Amino acid sequence: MANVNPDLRKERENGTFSVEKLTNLLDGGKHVTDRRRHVERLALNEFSKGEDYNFMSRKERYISALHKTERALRCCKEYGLTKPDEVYWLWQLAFPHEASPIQLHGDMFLPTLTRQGTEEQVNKYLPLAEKYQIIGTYAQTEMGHGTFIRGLETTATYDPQTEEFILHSPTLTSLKWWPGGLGKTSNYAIVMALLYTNGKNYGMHPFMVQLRSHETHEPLPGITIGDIGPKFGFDTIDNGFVQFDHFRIPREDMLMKYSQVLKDGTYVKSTKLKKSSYGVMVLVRSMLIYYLAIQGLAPACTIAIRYSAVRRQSEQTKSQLEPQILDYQTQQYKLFPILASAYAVLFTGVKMKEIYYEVDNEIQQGHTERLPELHALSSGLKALTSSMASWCIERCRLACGGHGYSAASGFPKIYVAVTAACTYEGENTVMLLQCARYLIKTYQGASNGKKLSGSVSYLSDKVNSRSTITSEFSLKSLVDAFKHRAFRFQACGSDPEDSWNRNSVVLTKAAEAHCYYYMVSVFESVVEAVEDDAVKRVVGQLCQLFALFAIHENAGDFVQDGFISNDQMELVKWKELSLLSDIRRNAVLLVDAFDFHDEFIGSILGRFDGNVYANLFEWAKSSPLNKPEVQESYIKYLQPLLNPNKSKL
Ligand SMILES: CCCCCCC/C=C/C(=O)SCCNC(=O)CCNC(=O)[C@H](O)C(C)(C)COP(=O)(O)OP(=O)(O)OC[C@H]1O[C@@H](n2cnc3c(N)ncnc32)[C@H](O)[C@@H]1OP(=O)(O)O
Ligand SMILES: Cc1cc2nc3c(=O)[nH]c(=O)nc-3n(C[C@H](O)[C@H](O)[C@H](O)COP(=O)(O)OP(=O)(O)OC[C@H]3O[C@@H](n4cnc5c(N)ncnc54)[C@H](O)[C@@H]3O)c2cc1C
Repeated sequence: MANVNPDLRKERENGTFSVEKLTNLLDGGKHVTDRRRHVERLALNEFSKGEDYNFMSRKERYISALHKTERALRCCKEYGLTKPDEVYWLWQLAFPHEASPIQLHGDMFLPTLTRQGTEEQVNKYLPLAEKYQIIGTYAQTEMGHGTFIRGLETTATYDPQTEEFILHSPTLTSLKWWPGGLGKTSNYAIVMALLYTNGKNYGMHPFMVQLRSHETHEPLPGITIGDIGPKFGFDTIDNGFVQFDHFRIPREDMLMKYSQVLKDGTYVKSTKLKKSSYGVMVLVRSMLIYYLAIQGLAPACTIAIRYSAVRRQSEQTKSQLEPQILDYQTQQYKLFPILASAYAVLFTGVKMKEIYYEVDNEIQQGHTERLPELHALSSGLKALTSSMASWCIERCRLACGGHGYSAASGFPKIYVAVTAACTYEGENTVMLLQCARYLIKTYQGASNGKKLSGSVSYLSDKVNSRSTITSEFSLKSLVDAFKHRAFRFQACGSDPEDSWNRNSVVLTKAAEAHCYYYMVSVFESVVEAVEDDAVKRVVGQLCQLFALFAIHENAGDFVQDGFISNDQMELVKWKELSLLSDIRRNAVLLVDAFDFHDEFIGSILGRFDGNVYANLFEWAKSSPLNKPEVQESYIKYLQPLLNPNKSKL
């Protein structure tokens, strides 16, 4: 590429491995890379130009997102993009770190319809939804409850006289509040409501509800609906509220795959699938982990590492050129563990998607044995990786000094999009406790001799009492360290019934320890499977750094019972720092391997060509506040103070 910043060019000439081979590994094969690049070229033709998001109002961002939605849907149709990955590649360039107003339609509305609806209901609604004649959202959370699903208040009371359900919001706190796209965009919603029939409450069930007229898009009578107002981020999507006032829907619109209400009001439960109505949340949590890597950790460290290669600051040696800030050990300590985390979360996200589809397939065949483990693992990993991503993005911003605080850095947009994942789809603390609940029960089973499999098999294994870590720092010895820590935490767990709350801080750490062990195990297995020696070596270094950074940051967990000795901990600290200089040579190439387009990253600091300053100046000059040269408001409000005799405009 012509006109690349010389420092960045030198970085790219000095690497030790093939970036293309690593990109192929991250994609899952060369054929995938080729296909992704093809789809991205199509997307860039359509979406690379347009008004700068940073200079738009919230309302302009929403309107622009509606327009982009229509164009993205048309592109997918025009180019025959139907596979989920291909649609995702186009949409992430159409909506870089933005949610489309119809995000929930694909992410939750359709999956709930297809997994909770009967064949008849799917046949009725799916064709309309696939043609976007129905645009739906998933309305579960209320103003008063989001976490505690059994505390939700919206009611659906069956009327056998008319064979209808009466949807009602009995209190202010029962208003559905937060669902994405509910405010202005969706004309349908799957509403989670308490089912009452024959005077009995059967708990939370899903209902297909039309909200707005097909002809006018006006709310239907009995429905008060709107946008909940500006948020921390998510400007492009109208998270909304809806209030039902004795709103009637046909009996047939209760999604009845797993339970039914007959015409006479008899309730029938036709499945042993526990929490069947909670299923779509497991799906989104499982998909989120990969999203957090690709939309959060990876772009953030790409920005910070590329910028750190072109930013020269201060003086290391008298009368020498100011050094690249990437040469400071402190800068490497800030950024390289984050780079390692980006790879760790990406590999874990790929694995989590695989496991989800395996278990989902089994459930469709009626085998639900693995659902509790999937629920626990997806809950714990969603919590750990979304917290990790939030922390890492902020650390990347801080590593870029003043320009990191500019919207031109790209960090504000990435951060507010990603940090929401700590809350939605299950608030992180609650998700860790769900994971811990499963682990404690499983550990108790293992203690009674039950043989375990999958991600919890270690709880019935024999674990080493002393670490085998040497100066070689074999990946197996690192995995073993995290296995030991996770085991120890489960062993000190409590009986969920009588001391749950008093132990819940420890239980959240037990869940995190379990998930860390899982992530290091996945990372190690990926490294072992890499064929190219040069790629294997550099990805192996990242795996070592990911593990050693976590061991050093949580040293107490590993030395407390003598598992890692003081001498071994000194070795850990030494190796962690020496890995920083090993990785320094390849740092820029390791972020190049994510193969992001500048249009996706949306950062002047993270441009592929590294030409930051000239583009930063042009960007600043394009700010609307710089036109006209003298703002009318200045003349109106301040000039009289400075020139009392000068007449106002
Ligand atoms: C890619 C970008 C996407 C951006 C879009 C973002 C859109 C966001 C959408 C949303 O946020 S939708 C709303 C999400 N809301 C939640 O996640 C609510 C979180 N709360 C819960 O899930 C539940 O309240 C709870 C915390 C799990 C507790 O539920 P409940 O009180 O009913 O259960 P308990 O009595 O405590 O028993 C737990 C029992 O149930 C099992 N279980 C719980 N959840 C599931 C599940 N999803 N699937 C399967 N099984 C589940 C759990 O394992 C326990 O089993 P046992 O221990 O009793 O055997
Ligand atoms: C950007 C965004 C998009 C969203 N989209 C949707 C959507 O499309 N559809 C939808 O239905 N919902 C949506 N939500 C709502 C989201 O699912 C809820 O906000 C989330 O489940 C958290 O519930 P809450 O708000 O009630 O938080 P709370 O549970 O009130 O959390 C507040 C605090 O209480 C603590 N707490 C709560 N329960 C416990 C417990 N048992 N033990 C220990 N601590 C506890 C939490 O840890 C937290 O610190 C969205 C939210 C956001 C931010």
